[in-house]
Order: sequence, then structure tokens, then C-alpha cells
Amino acid sequence: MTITCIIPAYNEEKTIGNILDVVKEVEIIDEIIVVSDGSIDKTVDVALSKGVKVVDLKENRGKGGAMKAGLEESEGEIILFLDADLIGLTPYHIKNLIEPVKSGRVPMSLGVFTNGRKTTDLAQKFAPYLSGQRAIKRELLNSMSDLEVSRFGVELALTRLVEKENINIEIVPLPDMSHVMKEEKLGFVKGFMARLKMYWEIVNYLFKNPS
Ligand SMILES: O=c1ccn([C@@H]2O[C@H](COP(=O)(O)OP(=O)(O)O)[C@@H](O)[C@H]2O)c(=O)[nH]1
Ligand SMILES: O=C(O)[C@@H](COP(=O)(O)O)O[C@H]1O[C@H](CO)[C@@H](O)[C@H](O)[C@H]1O
Repeated sequence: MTITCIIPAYNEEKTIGNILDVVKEVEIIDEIIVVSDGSIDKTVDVALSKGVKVVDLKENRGKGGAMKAGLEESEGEIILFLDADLIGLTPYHIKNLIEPVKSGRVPMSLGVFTNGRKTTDLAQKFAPYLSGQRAIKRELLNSMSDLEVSRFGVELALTRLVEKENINIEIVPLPDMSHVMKEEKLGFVKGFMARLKMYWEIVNYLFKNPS
């Protein structure tokens, strides 16, 4: 089965290069797509310099919109989604995320940070279904109608799909991994505002899609 790695990225010039270096080491990945979601920094330049496919959205569509734009440009039968701000990503993590789907055991895997940083470990312990690290069979994504409008609700949209269709998923521990938190990227005040906006987008998705 062919595999595409899609990385939605909004102003991630500091971390995207390192993520791409790691993803490129994994031979079983056939195609790598970075979707710059209206970034105003050097995300696009850095991604292009790594020789991967880049979708350069001129306006911010939110995370779900960026994922959908990547899907539309992709060819893989399995889609691996990774966030662009991961810390400690290795080929080992990536292969472990892909394996349950590639082997045909389940149509979706879900990566959860363990043994990384206390704050990010704790967040994923309480809400593992918000993780941005997943491998998914393409046909499942094709059946979703609300990917592009979900913004940060996208992980809930995927979780809803799992529940609705009674899909088996496999949780994959991602040891020693973390991500750069919003407050670290943007400073405390702007980061906290971005966090509130993210929570609002998640709650908004829930309001519009009561179970
Ligand atoms: O409008 C947005 C917001 C975020 N992202 C990307 O989605 C991923 C997860 O977002 P973020 O890092 O803000 O969330 P966190 O990992 O901090 O929860 C990252 O690769 C972001 O660059 C995006 O493509 N569009
Ligand atoms: O872990 C969390 O609480 C949030 C917020 O992380 P930050 O510490 O604000 O960077 O991150 C997750 O949730 C987002 C919304 O579902 C996902 O898009 C991210 O991929 C995920 O890391």
C-alpha cells in the first residue's frame, strides 16, 4: 500500500525542517506533502528546500482545512498525519504509527505521547483523541464531509467517525516525544489567546455536531 505523509503547518519555520529530515529517512513513505496554512513566515521556503511537495494556501483555513487540502493533492492509500511542531520525532515513531494500518489490522492508528514532557504527556493522557499523529486509510477520510470546516475540531471529527462507524483503532505510544506548546511559540499572552481560540474551535465543532 502506498503511503503519503501530510503535515499541516501554520508558521512553523523553526521546526518543519527537522520534522522533514526525519520523515525523509523512512523509506516506506512514498510521498511527503507540507500544507502551509496561510503561513507568513519561512515555512514554505524551508519545506521547499527539503525537496518535498508543498501546498501553499494563501489564506488560513484552520487545521482541518489544511489537512483536506493535503488530502486532495495526495495519492497514498494510507495517509500519515503529523504535526509540524513535534519534538523528539524519530523514524521509529513513524514506522510504529504506520504499521497497524499497513499490516491491515486496523484502518486507523493514534499516536499518544509518553515519557516526554510532563505537560504535554498529561494533556494527551486526559485527551488522547486530540492527538494530531495518526495513520488512516484513505477511504475513511474520503467518507468525511466535515474535514475542511472543522478547524481545530478535526480530531473530534475523526473520533466521531470512529464511533459512528464502529472502527477499530490502535493506540501507538510515542515515547520521549512532545510538541512546542502555543505559549512557547508565541509568548504567554498570544499563546494563551491561541489556546482559547483552539478550545473555542473544538467546542464550536461539538455544538454544531451534537452526537
Ligand atoms: O490554523 C492552523 C493551526 C494549526 N495548524 C497546524 O496544525 C498542527 C497542530 O497545531 P498546533 O501546533 O497549534 O497545535 P498544538 O500541537 O500546539 O496543539 C501544527 O502543525 C500547526 O502548524 C494549521 O495547519 N493551521
Ligand atoms: O494537547 C493539547 O491540549 C492541544 C494543545 O496543545 P498546546 O500545548 O497548546 O500546543 O494539542 C492537541 O490538540 C489539538 C486540537 O485537537 C490538535 O490539533 C493537536 O495536534 C494536538 O497536539
